[in-house]
Amino acid sequence: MRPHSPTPKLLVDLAEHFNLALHSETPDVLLTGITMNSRDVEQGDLYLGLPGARFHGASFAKDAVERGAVAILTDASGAVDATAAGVPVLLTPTSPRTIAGQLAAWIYGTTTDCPLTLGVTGTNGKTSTVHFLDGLLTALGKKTGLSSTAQRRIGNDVVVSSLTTPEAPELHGLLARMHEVGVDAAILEVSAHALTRHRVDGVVFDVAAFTNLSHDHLDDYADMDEYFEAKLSLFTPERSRKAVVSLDTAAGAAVVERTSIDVVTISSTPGVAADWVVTVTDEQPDSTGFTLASAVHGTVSTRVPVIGRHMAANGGLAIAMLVEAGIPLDEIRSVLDRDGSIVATLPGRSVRIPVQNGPNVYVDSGHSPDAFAKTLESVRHLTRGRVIMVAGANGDRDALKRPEMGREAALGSDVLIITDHQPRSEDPALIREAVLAGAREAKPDGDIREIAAPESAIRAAVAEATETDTILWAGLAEKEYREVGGVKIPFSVLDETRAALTEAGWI
Ligand SMILES: CC(=O)N[C@H]1[C@@H](OP(=O)(O)OP(=O)(O)OC[C@H]2O[C@@H](n3ccc(=O)[nH]c3=O)[C@H](O)[C@@H]2O)O[C@H](CO)[C@@H](O)[C@@H]1O[C@H](C)C(=O)N[C@@H](C)C(=O)N[C@H](CCC(=O)O)C(=O)O
Ligand SMILES: Nc1ncnc2c1ncn2[C@@H]1O[C@H](COP(=O)(O)OP(=O)(O)OP(=O)(O)O)[C@@H](O)[C@H]1O
Repeated sequence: MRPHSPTPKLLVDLAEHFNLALHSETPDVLLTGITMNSRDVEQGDLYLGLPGARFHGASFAKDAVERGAVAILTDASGAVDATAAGVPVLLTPTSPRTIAGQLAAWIYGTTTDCPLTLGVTGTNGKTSTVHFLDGLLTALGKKTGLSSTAQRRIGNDVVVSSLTTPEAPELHGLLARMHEVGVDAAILEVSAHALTRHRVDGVVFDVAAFTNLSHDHLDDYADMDEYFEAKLSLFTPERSRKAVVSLDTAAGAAVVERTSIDVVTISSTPGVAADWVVTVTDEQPDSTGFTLASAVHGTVSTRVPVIGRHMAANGGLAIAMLVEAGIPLDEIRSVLDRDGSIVATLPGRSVRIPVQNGPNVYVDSGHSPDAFAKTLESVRHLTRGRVIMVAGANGDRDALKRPEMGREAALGSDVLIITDHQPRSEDPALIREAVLAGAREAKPDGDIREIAAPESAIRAAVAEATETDTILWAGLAEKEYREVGGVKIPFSVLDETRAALTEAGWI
């Protein structure tokens, strides 16, 4: 997803603009694209060879040239490999990653030619909020482009995402393509990793939003303060013009205190005052009603097509962002009144599996302690009988959150089954042990079970359930595989749960 008719740029101009040393005997080389992944090179690209944890990208320079790269930019440690590739070489004294965003913006022209750009960061709620934004803008008749954990999409063109936020060259290519096809608004999910690793450099968001901050990613950040600082960097004048900040977690107030850009606040927490206030009006098994009120802009009453106060908070945030972007609330209200709800499909977020005369069944992608707590709270509000939860944790990611996930899962459910998700390179038994330890410590007398095979775990939950119970599967919800010992095993929670319900006669 990059421009089909890019305006070629002269390599010498790029070298001069960025004050880079150019080693070339053919200064009239033209650039039409940029990438830092040799596998994505297209004819006319500048290939960035940068040092990573596993490789130095310059070691793929020859491969990149064979695929069409016309110049290489690298650092001193990549110079030999880059020179050997036989095309002009640009050298930078720092890691090419730190200038990749600016280079990509210059090559693709996205500094000036860019749609309205909306960005969402926070521990949880990013994907949901960007999909709500997409639904709202589409209902308003706007053409959208989207980049989320689940997908990159321009109009009807969709590709599955690997990273939540793409690397800067890919991101600017995406924005340039959006501009080329007349997209009105680009809606981007911004991970903390993206901010730390310069992936959104060169993008200035018209409106950026902060959802919340809770325990996650402490494998990448030393502590919560460092993780917060990463998120905070979105709310600087270089990155964003305006912000909508949720006060639902304490970090929101800290963002407001520290940011120097224009900011308005939003809250869905009863008793917490804010510029925008979300109040839940009713909770149904497949939707949540809420009002969103602002002293300046007025009030709107609508629904999100999914369960929970946290999802109403995401829906309210999406509406507030659009108003702050300049779309009158009256215009938004009229499409919401027409449709009766924000119309959006959230991939793997609290997906309800329809069951006739049986338990409520949800499959949710939550994989952090707060996501567990919030989803369990909503499920509890809708359940007359027991809450039966099937949960697990992933390997090669923040190990510290596992006992906390176990704790929240145990406290919020009546029957808890701990199973395997994606152990990746880790021993799955040790992951289960950590989650179980937190669960059993929080609820020593709780009904807490360990069933390693996820296929068996979901069947045990279904066997346990009666008509008045709710089954909640948390984690992996949008995946089509589980990564075990470096191998991707086909696995779909949705399919497996439907199969278990069918076998039990519920479907
Ligand atoms: C920790 C991290 O973010 N690492 C990312 C980083 O890896 P790295 O710098 O170590 O790079 P490397 O793999 O050593 O490769 C070095 C260079 O060689 C290039 N290369 C490598 C192989 C090859 O055949 N050809 C080639 O050109 C690579 O593109 C790269 O430019 O750059 C790579 C290239 O873009 C990414 O694939 C890799 O993401 C890894 C897979 C990852 O898991 N990242 C996660 C932690 C992440 O970013 N997650 C966030 C948040 C998710 C959430 O919301 O929870 C996200 O935004 O996705
Ligand atoms: N506002 C919120 N507060 C707390 N938890 C939330 C909120 N919104 C969603 N969640 C929970 O987090 C899970 C992930 O939601 P979503 O995908 O929208 O967040 P995300 O920030 O994109 O997370 P990730 O990129 O890690 O998947 C949901 O399935 C739900 O369990």
